[in-house]
Amino acid sequence: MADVQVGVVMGSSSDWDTMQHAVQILEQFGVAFEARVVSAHRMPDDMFAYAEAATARGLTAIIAGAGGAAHLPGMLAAKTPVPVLGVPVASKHLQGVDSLHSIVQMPKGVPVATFAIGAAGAANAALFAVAMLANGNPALREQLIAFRAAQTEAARGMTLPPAA
Ligand SMILES: Nc1c(C(=O)O)ncn1[C@@H]1O[C@H](COP(=O)(O)O)[C@@H](O)[C@H]1O
Repeated sequence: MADVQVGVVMGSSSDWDTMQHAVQILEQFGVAFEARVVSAHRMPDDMFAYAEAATARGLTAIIAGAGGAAHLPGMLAAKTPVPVLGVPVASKHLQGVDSLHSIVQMPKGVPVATFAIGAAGAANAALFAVAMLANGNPALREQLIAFRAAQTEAARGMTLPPAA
C-alpha cells in the first residue's frame, strides 16, 4: 500500500457526511490518504500522538474537520509543523459559525488554513492538498488542470430556466 500522503481526521463520525467530500476528491486524484476519527476533546492523548507522528510518517497535509467548539485543527497545528487545513462542520445550533470562528481565529504563529463551512469547504481543502502535492508532481498538476478545465466547461454549459 502507498504511503499515506494526506490525513483526513474529524472530531466525530457524525462529521463524515461533510468530510466524505474531501475523501471523494482525494480518491478522484489518486492521492493516498487515511480517514479516521481523532478528537482533541474526547481523545486528547491520541490526538497528540497523531500530530507528533505526522512528520515522520511523511504526511504532506492534515485535513481536520470539526464542529462546534472545533479545537481539533488548532490543537493539531500546535503539535505538528505539517500544514493543517481546517474544515468547519455545520453544527446543530449555530449552523457552523461557531465551528468557523473556532478554527479561523488562531493566534499569530500557529496557522490553520481555514475553509468554508460544510461540504464545499471539505472538497476545497482536499483540492488545496492536491495543489500542494502537485508542486512536486507534474502528472498530478496536469490532473488538476484538467479538473479545472472540466469545471469551466460545465459552467459555460449552464442554462437558465425562463423567468417565472
Ligand atoms: N469539535 C469537536 C472535537 C474537537 O475539536 O476535538 N471533538 C469532537 N468535536 C465535535 O463535536 C461535534 C458533535 O459530535 P457528536 O455528534 O459525536 O456528539 C462534531 O461536529 C465533532 O467534530
